Amino acid sequence: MAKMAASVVESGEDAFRKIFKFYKRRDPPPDLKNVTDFCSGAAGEKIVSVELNPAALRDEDAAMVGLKPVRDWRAFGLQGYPGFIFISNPFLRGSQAYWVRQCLKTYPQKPNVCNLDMHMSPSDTQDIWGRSAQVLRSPPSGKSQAKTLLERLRWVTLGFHYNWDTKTYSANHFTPFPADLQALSFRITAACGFPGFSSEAAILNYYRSDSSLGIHVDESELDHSWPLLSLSFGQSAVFLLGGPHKHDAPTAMFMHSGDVMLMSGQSRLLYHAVPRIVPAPRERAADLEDLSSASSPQEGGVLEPVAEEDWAVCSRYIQSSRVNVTVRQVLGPGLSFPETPPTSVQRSDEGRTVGYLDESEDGNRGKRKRSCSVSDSEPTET
Ligand SMILES: O=C(O)CCC(=O)C(=O)O
Ligand SMILES: [Fe+2]
Repeated sequence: MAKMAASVVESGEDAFRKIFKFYKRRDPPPDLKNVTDFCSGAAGEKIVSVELNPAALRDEDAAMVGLKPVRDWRAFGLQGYPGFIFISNPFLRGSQAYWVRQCLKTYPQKPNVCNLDMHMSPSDTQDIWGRSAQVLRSPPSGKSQAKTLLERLRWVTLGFHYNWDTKTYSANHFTPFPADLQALSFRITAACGFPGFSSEAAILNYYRSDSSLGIHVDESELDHSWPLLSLSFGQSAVFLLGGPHKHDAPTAMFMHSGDVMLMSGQSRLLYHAVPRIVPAPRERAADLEDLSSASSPQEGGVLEPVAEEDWAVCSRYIQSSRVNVTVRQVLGPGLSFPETPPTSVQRSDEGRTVGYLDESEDGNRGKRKRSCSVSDSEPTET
């Protein structure tokens, strides 16, 4: 990677874009040997271990949201990225299923907002799960079928709903943030040294095996002193973490199911992207599928058992998909949104065609510049 980055810089090209395209390439597929794997330690020259304070989160409180005791978490940093914290799957075996079910069945429900709302009527997007479950439960017929709504889902927003066109949040587009996800986020961030985190907005990204997310920085939140929390479920991703400038060469790393990442401090405003979804390693897939070892719901806990018929749908979906949740605190103490919100612009598509990139930068030439959402594969220059 370092060698490639150096040669790119020498040739005067944009290092991040070049590496993004390298990992996004379909034919031939890229060599992944330089992708840092926190789980196995592969390509781990920059990995450093991070000590978390086990007293920051009681074991019972961790278990209530499906997390192991903090002393059992494996937390890492990366040389050159102060404030970046990676926790290799801190979830109790069997408990990711609950969060996957929430991401697929519960969070896409109204009043939350999703990409399908941009061109479908509210009555048509009212019951995404119900209208998809039957099809996804039945074995593949072999014939090509129309995609279910769940398979067409690309993003959902929670809390203060991110406006992709104006790139802002506003006071008047808010719906209550899910209490269970707030509890999970509060506890993880507290364990990482950020007590008092308030989950005010989230973006859920739904990736199919050929989806990607363009190069961007998350700066729309008004207070950047709070971390950006990222949770991943399902198939794995190659995640690129760049620098404070758009063209800085990124470090490539895998994010597997259950992995948690915090971008805080000097890493809060770094450019990043997801060029590629890759199959989950066998042991991670097994962990995710192992509903039988789900711990019984705790007294006062937020986890509920996942019904087998629900899991049949989730399991089928997640076998070829990845869901990522980023949770954000938008406002800081004493902060409020500007008096006059920017005029809202209606989205007119599913957000399929663009990344956070300028049109000249992601191979989507001829497409309008839009703010970022997950996009499905289109021919890219190699
Ligand atoms: O999918 C990911 O890992 C990254 C998501 C992300 O960067 C975002 O939603 O802003
Ligand atoms: Fe992001």
